[in-house]
Amino acid sequence: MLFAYMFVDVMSPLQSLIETQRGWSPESFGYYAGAEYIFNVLGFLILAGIILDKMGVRFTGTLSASLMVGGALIKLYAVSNMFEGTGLESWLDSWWTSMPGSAKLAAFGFMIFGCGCEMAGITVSKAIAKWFNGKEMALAMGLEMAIARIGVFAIFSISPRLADWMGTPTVVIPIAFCSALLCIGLLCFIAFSFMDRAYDAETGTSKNSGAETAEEEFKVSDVAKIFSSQLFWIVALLCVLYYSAIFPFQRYAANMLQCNLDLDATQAADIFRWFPIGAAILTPFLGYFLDRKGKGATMLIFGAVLMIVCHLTFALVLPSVPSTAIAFSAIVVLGISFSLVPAALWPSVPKIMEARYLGSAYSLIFWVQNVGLCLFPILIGQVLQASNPGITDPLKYNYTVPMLVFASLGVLALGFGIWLKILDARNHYGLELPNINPTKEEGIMTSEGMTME
Ligand SMILES: NCCCC[C@H](NC(=O)[C@@H](N)CCCCN)C(=O)O
Repeated sequence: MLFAYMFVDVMSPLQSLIETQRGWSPESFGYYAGAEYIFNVLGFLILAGIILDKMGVRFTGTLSASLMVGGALIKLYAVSNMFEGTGLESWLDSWWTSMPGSAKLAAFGFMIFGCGCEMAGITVSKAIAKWFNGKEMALAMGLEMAIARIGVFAIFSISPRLADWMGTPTVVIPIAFCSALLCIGLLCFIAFSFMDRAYDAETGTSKNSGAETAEEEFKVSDVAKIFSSQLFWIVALLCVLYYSAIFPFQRYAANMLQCNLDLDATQAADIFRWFPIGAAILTPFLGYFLDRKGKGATMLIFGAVLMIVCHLTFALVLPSVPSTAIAFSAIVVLGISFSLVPAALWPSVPKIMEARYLGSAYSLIFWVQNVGLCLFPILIGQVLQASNPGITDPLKYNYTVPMLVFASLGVLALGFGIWLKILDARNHYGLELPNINPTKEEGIMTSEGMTME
């Protein structure tokens, strides 16, 4: 996942370079960036969950890592000199002419990569739930997310340097570097598959269930069962609302800080980088806390409240009091929020969904989330434009209305968090309980016997 998250953002700091080198307009870059989610939103993620529950983590993990490598290689070819002057380029250039052929092919590669990346995300979650059932599951998930966040932080520093490495700046080297890392990731997953096989032999785990105790095998009709679950929709809507106010915000955050504080791009990035790093540092500790003390639903509520406070600060306080200290504090608090919610959300899913369809449950939550991640950057772009009529200088935007939209997403997420906590208190799903039972050697919180609403 480290290498996957690095690949996702390898082009983010190179937008101006690809524009000058390959003639991509900002609009083409936007289409390319959104392509990651297209196949997933069109239904691939639903299929991915079924494959995961039917075929198990070893097959699905290897398939997802291979898809990432395949997609990365297509993108590498698209931006390389080898693609220039080919018949494929001429054909791709001949339609939708505002989007260069290289951008179209790179976007296609990114779509394939995106399928692999999200499929890997659900596979890793199911594998962790299987390996750490009743043990330090939230800590393990927290560490996995922390490593991924460090990858995002690292690639923002590495990518521009790799691009300049050979003297003449080029996007090919950073993408080739990350593609090589993805090949190493594939090898790591193949190595994990052998370990997982040995683990199954040791524990007698069925390959598809992912849990020693699951008696029934996954059926495709389970997907309908998940969709008809009230609990699933509460979690999925909380997830899409929360993450839509985080990842799309990430795209605009540096510009928002620049506009409010009159900073250059580096100064704005220097403030913003504490967001992923803060989350990377805190998430494992909160996972550790969740394993031992519980309070998952409370953490979700608290995380949403912090996010609302931060976005309201960016919307209403920063424009009238343009203080770096306020901006920095809000970014740090948002980092705390981005630790609380992911640390509590993902380890809570195995508590409310049965192990045999856990892969599908994760994939359907990701699917709903991907719809939001695909649409909200576009919506925020439109809101920004509509609320700044006549503004042509990109450093003079007023971000109050877009930030209020993000804050309202937080309010809705908070509502779902409170609803989840009420249902948990009523129906005893165990969301507030620790994963590890201190009175037993093995933990108590398994998904066996958990019923859905
Ligand atoms: N084992 C993975 C847990 C989910 C982590 C979560 N990631 C997502 O929700 C992805 N579906 C979306 C990532 C989008 C990045 N471009 C996270 O908190 O990162």
